[in-house]
Amino acid sequence: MSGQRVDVKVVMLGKEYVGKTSLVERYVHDRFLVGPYQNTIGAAFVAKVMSVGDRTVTLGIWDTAGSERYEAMSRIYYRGAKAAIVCYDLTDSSSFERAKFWVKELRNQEEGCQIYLCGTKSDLLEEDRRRRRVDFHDVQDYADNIKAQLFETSSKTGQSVVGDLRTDANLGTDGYVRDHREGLWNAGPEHQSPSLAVSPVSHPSRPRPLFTFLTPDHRHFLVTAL
Ligand SMILES: Nc1nc2c(ncn2[C@@H]2O[C@H](COP(=O)(O)OP(=O)(O)OP(=O)(O)O)[C@@H](O)[C@H]2O)c(=O)[nH]1
Repeated sequence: MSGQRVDVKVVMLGKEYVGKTSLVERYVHDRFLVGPYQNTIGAAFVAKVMSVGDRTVTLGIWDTAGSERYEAMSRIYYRGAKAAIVCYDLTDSSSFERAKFWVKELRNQEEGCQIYLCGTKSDLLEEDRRRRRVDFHDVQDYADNIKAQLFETSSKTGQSVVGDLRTDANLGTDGYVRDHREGLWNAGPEHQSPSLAVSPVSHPSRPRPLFTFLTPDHRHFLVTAL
């Protein structure tokens, strides 16, 4: 197994305009592009190569188009995905209904895919709380029900408010979380495949969202900015 290359496929799903592309931009380039909104056509792919212990991991992120016009196409992109980040806009209740649609799809079609729910544009709520259209507790209940983790993020500010997740994990110099605590990552039976799982989290010393990886031996959690 030593030196084996592992590929992790992650798919971004959600209604158009919820901010999937912006989230990927933030993860990959740590930037927020201003300018006129440009809808994704079909899907965009971003690959990131990184080292996890003695392995080279290629993380492939498929950023799908949210428009219902491309719905059939999006199904092609989630096939075989290890993780799906299902996004909804915190200021748009219909986008949460659409997120539920994708969750249902994934649960029916991709049982092995770990689902992450991501509420986007939290900065708009910082400006005005009344703009919230999707109740945090409702989504948390839903997330618990489907065994998904929930995040509220802003690609604009880079802030990732991650609910009850512990953000004080002890980060080793090699990037592994030594002091893993219950709640930061719950390695339940759904993670027992030899592949990696992926999750965006935040860390106090690094305000932007990070990804954590469950290593193939299930003993370490790699935290990395993509
Ligand atoms: N204020 C704010 N605006 C955001 C944020 N994320 C995205 N936006 C804006 O929301 C609009 C849509 O963002 P995109 O990232 O293109 O959305 P998308 O989900 O990829 O859209 P499709 O490609 O059509 O599926 C753009 O005008 C972004 O600038 C955020 O965190 N805060």
